[in-house]
Amino acid sequence: MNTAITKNGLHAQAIRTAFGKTTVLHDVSLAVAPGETLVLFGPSGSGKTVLLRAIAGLDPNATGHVTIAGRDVTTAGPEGRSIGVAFQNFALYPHMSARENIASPLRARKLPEREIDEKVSAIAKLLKIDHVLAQQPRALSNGQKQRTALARALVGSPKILLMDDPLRNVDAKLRYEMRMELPRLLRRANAAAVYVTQDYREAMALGDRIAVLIDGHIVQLDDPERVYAAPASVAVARLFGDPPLNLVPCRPTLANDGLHVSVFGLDLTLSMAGALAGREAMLGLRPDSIAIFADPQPGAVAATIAAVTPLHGKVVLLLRTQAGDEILASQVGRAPETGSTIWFRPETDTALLYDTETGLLAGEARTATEEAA
Ligand SMILES: Nc1ncnc2c1ncn2[C@@H]1O[C@H](COP(=O)(O)OP(=O)(O)OP(=O)(O)O)[C@@H](O)[C@H]1O
Repeated sequence: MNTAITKNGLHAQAIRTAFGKTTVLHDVSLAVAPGETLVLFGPSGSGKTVLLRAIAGLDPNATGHVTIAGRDVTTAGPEGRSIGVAFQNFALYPHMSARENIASPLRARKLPEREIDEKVSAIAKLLKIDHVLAQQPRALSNGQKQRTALARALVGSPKILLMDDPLRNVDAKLRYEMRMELPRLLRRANAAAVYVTQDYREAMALGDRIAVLIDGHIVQLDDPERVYAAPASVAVARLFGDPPLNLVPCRPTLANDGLHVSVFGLDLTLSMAGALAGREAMLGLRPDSIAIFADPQPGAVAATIAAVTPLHGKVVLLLRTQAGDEILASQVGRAPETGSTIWFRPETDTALLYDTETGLLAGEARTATEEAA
């Protein structure tokens, strides 16, 4: 265990929550260092909010241990935990002005009036809401509400910051702006931050590390690039990436030059260990590693373009082979026409291999850089 985390950060250990007979969190543990943002990523209903509530001390049902800055707060109430929280529905006090909303955690600590004023003004200026401080929440735009909620979470310089999908209810432009501004704000706050989102791009933009929560289990805990390049299971692969990873059923065989798979009528050599030889497997191919050609090429398969969708400056093509197999490919540039014939070739230098029985990642291609290292 990283000693900086144990001494100064957040340490949640074996958190378990059940509602009636249904266990929602299964002994989840995580540790976050001061100044670090851990993104908690997972599908709807996977237990993200339940975990934040347990850490915040808001859930009497939860068992396990929570340590904050070296202090065991397991039996402390929410107010005794030095935690700032911001939720997706803003949760502002409707009868108070934005200024009073932001000031509320400082008032609870009975700080002198002048200090409260100074701190509220400073954080409001930073979040560009100093001109709306006199207004009540109903007179604020969603973006201003969201900044007010963030200001309230940050104003008391909490050691721990919990943010439950705070950008879910704001428009695309503001979400984009905040995605760029938040890392600076979070670094400045120097809190151990847990940030919940269902959006993998947001997770990649904000997380120093990402914990993927599925059905109440953390199934992967890695830095963002690693989660993207090598999702730990088929379930993670399906959630992480847009368009998602292609998963092609295959049965690898081992030869002298490596592992071979036969897919789309092609014999592909994979530069990876032979753990899955002879077993049912799924070959993971990123859509951007499918090369597309307008004319027949050696080692390429003919396919019809079944559908075309523009996405983030790229075009995503759904390709269908004569045998009826489908694969997604993405490319930059002009989209070929739906119904036309093209040729595609899977590039295997970033290929992944999953065990069909367990759904777990069992092999990844050794890239040129790794081989050189
Ligand atoms: N008070 C409660 N009583 C009973 N079940 C609950 C309660 N709170 C949450 N649950 C259940 O726990 C599971 C996890 O809920 P949670 O709100 O943590 O999901 P989530 O991952 O935050 O989802 P979302 O991304 O949609 O907010 C869900 O199945 C939910 O129905």
